[in-house]
Amino acid sequence: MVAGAQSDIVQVRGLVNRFGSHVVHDDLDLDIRKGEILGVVGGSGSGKSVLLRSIVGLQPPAAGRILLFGEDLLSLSPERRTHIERRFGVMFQNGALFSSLTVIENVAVPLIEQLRLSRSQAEELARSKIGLAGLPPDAGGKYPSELSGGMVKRAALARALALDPDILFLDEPTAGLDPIGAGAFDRLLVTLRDALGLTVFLVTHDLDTLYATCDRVAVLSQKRVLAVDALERVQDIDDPWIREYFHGPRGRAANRAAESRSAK
Ligand SMILES: Nc1ncnc2c1ncn2[C@@H]1O[C@H](COP(=O)(O)OP(=O)(O)OP(=O)(O)O)[C@@H](O)[C@H]1O
Repeated sequence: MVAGAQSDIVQVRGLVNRFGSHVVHDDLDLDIRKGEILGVVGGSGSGKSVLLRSIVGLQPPAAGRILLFGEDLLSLSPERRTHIERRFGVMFQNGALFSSLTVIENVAVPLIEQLRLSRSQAEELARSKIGLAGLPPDAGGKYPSELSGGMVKRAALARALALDPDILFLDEPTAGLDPIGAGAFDRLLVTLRDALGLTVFLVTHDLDTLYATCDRVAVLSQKRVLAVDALERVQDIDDPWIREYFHGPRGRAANRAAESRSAK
């Protein structure tokens, strides 16, 4: 039996991931609470994306157990697994949109494949998701190559929202965006969480995003979760990586920006 609170949507226990002799995670534990935005940070190569991939069932672990909505994806029948997969949306680092499909067609894919909607029904629903993700209606008819970086992120978000998920997994959603675009994305994320009651697992390097959006932050270091807590407590932990990340010049600037936002 895996211990964890009722409100935990995801429970990771004793996770081990390795590639050949390279151990990425060793006995890693983590819970994701219902309704929270959980930021996941850590040095390059610390295993943030591999953790995301493990939780959504794309990376079978060498050992350990992962429960999503109380169920272990890897031990489910294909039908039950599909049922659980419909309850989460994933946005990968590069957006992973189909380049030969328009934005509407991209967002409609999961609706046609998973819900067996007709093309016209799926495209109608896709239009509402595109609006939800903050894209103008005319963006729906465009191909990914015709969009700005920020619009590609929003299109990928619209697709991740297509099936009305309970939890969103986002891998560096603001990477490559200018600060204004990144700030707008952060605000959109908080609005969506508040409006839709989403839970969000957010891998990021972006300190401004952490300060603007996250309820808790998990720090990946030394192959496990070194700390998971509210940002103000995590940043005070006495650890070399945490010191450098949160209290280096960029960390101090992001902290000052967050303080001036909350003072307004
Ligand atoms: N399919 C794979 N085969 C072999 N090694 C892999 C594979 N996927 C990831 N790794 C290795 O696992 C480690 C963790 O990778 P991961 O992408 O999770 O890091 P990360 O913390 O997300 O890094 P970054 O912040 O740079 O994106 C890295 O050393 C990476 O090279």
